[in-house]
Amino acid sequence: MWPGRRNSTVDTVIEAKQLTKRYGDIVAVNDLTFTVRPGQVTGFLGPNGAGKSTTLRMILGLNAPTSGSVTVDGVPFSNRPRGLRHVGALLDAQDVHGGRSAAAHLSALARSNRIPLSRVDKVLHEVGLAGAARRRIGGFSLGMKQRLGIAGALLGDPPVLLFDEPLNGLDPEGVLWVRGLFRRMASEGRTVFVSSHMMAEMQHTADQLIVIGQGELIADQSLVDFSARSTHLSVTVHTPDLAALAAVLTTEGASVQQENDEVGKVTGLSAARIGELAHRHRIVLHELTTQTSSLEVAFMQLTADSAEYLAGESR
Ligand SMILES: Nc1ncnc2c1ncn2[C@@H]1O[C@H](COP(=O)(O)OP(=O)(O)OP(=O)(O)O)[C@@H](O)[C@H]1O
Repeated sequence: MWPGRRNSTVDTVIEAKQLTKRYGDIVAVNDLTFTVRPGQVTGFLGPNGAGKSTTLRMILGLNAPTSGSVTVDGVPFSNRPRGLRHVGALLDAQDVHGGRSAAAHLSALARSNRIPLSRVDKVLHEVGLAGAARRRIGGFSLGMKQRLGIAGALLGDPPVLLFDEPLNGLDPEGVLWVRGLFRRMASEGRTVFVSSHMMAEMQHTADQLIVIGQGELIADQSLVDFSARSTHLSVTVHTPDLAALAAVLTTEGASVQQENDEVGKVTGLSAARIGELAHRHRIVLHELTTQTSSLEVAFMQLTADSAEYLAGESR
């Protein structure tokens, strides 16, 4: 393995502390404090204009913070010579020289970062572009450019990987491939940080979520905990004696919405508690199912107040 990085016992974390970026009157990122850890895929989620790209650019030292700081492994990234060995990033797949071939583009990156040229063929193969290595990038589809951008991020075999909306333009097979790649990179102990404005994309990709809205932190928790935060938790009950069960549950503080003669939707009590109460009152249950609203709904609820551009509004 080159360059033997995984022998290191140091955890490579990204650490933002009170990170703030203003553009004149616009506060793009406001007092963000978070840590991105190795060994898992961390989703960076927020509606359009939330400040994700600005944050990623500050991690990479491409934009200077107005105040606060962000470090990779304790050091501001701009202080690192030959940066691609430390952090691989895909910010904008379209931002490449169309006149070059894929191999020439990656070779130039390798030379400027003192990465062995043997890595070029390896990463082209890894992203499925070995057959297109000598073709001009100008003729590539968006999906192929995304793959090339990912190849560039992997080139230095870095412990930290950053991706800004990497699933854009990929077909379903490409999306599955990228998810598998992220999982593998995380399981090798790398720090994988992936931005998206779509919860549905992160639902099958991320272990941990950092959610922002209007530049501010809204949530920093595991995907499982984030989904449990959904306010729309309810329990469906199916019983031949719905009236009796509803009376018992209402006394305990729940509300029961009747769906038909035998089925009701209960909010305010857990399935376990409903089961205990039914047992105690000798009420037969045919079904007891916890319903969680989708993560997409949880995300929309949490970010509703902070969405800068709502559907139907023009930017
Ligand atoms: N160079 C700039 N000059 C002025 N304003 C900027 C600049 N870059 C970003 N902004 C503003 O900062 C805010 C955050 O933008 P940013 O691109 O970081 O959000 P984002 O979450 O990546 O959005 P998207 O999902 O649409 O890419 C927006 O209001 C944007 O208009």
